[in-house]
Amino acid sequence: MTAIDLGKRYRRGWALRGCSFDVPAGRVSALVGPNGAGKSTLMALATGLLRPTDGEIRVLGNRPGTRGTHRKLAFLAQDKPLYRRFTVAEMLRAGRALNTEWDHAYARRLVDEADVDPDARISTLSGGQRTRVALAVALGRRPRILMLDEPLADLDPLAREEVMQTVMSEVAETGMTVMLSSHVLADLDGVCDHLVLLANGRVHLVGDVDDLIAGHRVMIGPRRAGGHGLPPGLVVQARATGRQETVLVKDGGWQDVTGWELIEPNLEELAMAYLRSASPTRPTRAAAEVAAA
Ligand SMILES: Nc1ncnc2c1ncn2[C@@H]1O[C@H](COP(=O)(O)OP(=O)(O)OP(=O)(O)O)[C@@H](O)[C@H]1O
Repeated sequence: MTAIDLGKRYRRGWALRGCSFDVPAGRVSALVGPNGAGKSTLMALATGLLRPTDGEIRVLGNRPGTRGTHRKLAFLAQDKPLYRRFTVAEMLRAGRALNTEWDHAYARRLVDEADVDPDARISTLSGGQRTRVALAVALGRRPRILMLDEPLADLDPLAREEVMQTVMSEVAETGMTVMLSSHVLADLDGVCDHLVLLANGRVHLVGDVDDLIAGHRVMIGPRRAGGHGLPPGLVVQARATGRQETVLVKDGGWQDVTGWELIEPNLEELAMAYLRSASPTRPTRAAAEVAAA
């Protein structure tokens, strides 16, 4: 998936603007951003449900929307659209009727593994069970790209793990590309190998997680009267808690510093620092602690 200077404007203003990024084939990409950042809008553009106002997006080499959703792309929207009056078995049969390429045995196996009764009506399922059925319908198409908008939101911790295992084994088996949005950064760590971080409708960080981690360090040291002394262009975010200061540094900015402990950030720490720096006015617990000290 490639976006070039992509923008989408609604009546109230721009939801996305000047977004350029690549998600190479076979990656599991985390789409991260605060509420209203433009994640669902980006997914709707990628699936062809919306048209760009500016720039373009290409999925599997095509412009989405010119000939409907790409048949090799499956999208699981936040509201998990399913026919509420259908039973689970009827829903899977609808999947078979509506898709030229459909792996019925696989979809059925995913429903069985989720312990969902095939004779139960969709309207009677719990939110988590509905997610599992919607995922079976999405994966039954054996897509080359799977887009998941907040797929884990209504799942208990065990079900979250099971859903991610299902997705990851499909990735390992078929090389499918995945983009998934989530507000729970801890769920993405160790699962996603690529990151697209949106804030205020713009891309603030993008790339392979390993490269992003290698390009940043968390510096931890005692809070100093004169601050950390690094050029602002190298500092993503600095936070003081009590007597300690934590600074996320990029572009090798840590190389000449002394007296600081240096550690590699994980995906969650990296994303949090960029999200905080993109919303500097939003109060954080750390800021509140500093204010109270
Ligand atoms: N159909 C619409 N008409 C007008 N404005 C919209 C529409 N859909 C989204 N927006 C606006 O576009 C911006 C981005 O919304 P979007 O739903 O893409 O964000 P999001 O990152 O998915 O948010 P969340 O995490 O809360 O789901 C928001 O300011 C939102 O109010």
